[in-house]
Amino acid sequence: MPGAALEIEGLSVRGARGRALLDVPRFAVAAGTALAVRGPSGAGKSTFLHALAGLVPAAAGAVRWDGEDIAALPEPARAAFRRRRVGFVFQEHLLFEELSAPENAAIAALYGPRAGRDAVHGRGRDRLAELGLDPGETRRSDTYSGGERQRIAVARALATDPAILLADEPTASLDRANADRLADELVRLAHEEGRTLVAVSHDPALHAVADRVIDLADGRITEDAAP
Ligand SMILES: Nc1ncnc2c1ncn2[C@@H]1O[C@H](COP(=O)(O)OP(=O)(O)OP(=O)(O)O)[C@@H](O)[C@H]1O
Repeated sequence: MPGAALEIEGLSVRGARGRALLDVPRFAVAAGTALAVRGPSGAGKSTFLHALAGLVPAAAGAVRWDGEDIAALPEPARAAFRRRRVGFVFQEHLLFEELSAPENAAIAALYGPRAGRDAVHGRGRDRLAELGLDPGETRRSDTYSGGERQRIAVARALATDPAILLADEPTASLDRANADRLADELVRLAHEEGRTLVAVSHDPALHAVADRVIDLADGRITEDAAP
């Protein structure tokens, strides 16, 4: 199982003029959990996700993935951690529109170590097929539908075989049927493949299939429960 366990302790993230953006005294998630994060606009959901990926510096505290405190690492090491262990899915798929689906799915091969490139291409193609897309297609990604593009983005996130999947409103740009399908697929990746999923989402369909849902308000966790 590739999943990673998360443990947060005394985490504080601050913005301009020292404003508190996130304050999480203690929080833990077991490897292979599908966690949904919800809360009103400005509650700190994206900041929370970014802190989990080491994309924002912590003013204090620890963010440990399998015991490794990424908040204590210098940026190059955090970037290496992200490349090695984290897959991202965004609200807007953020594909390179002029590239084909398999090229987008394997984009990590451009940045990762040379030795792993063939594996990234192979996994990208396999994931596209698994998600119902033809891995032999050469047409531009902007010719795909919104639902298909989001599936290409999921294939891209999985091509590096990440232990951790971070998603920011992954279903928000999709119609109901595609949103339901994607929510099920993301949770399946946690349950069947053991990846740890943290999905910021206001989609009740995603909350319903997650193992756990937390509420954020003013940068703090206010509720933490099974759905
Ligand atoms: N670097 C920063 N400096 C100062 N303030 C920031 C910074 N980054 C975010 N903020 C503020 O922190 C608060 C939380 O932002 P965040 O994007 O995490 O909220 P969110 O819950 O994801 O909101 P939304 O649902 O609208 O995307 C907001 O008020 C935002 O303006």
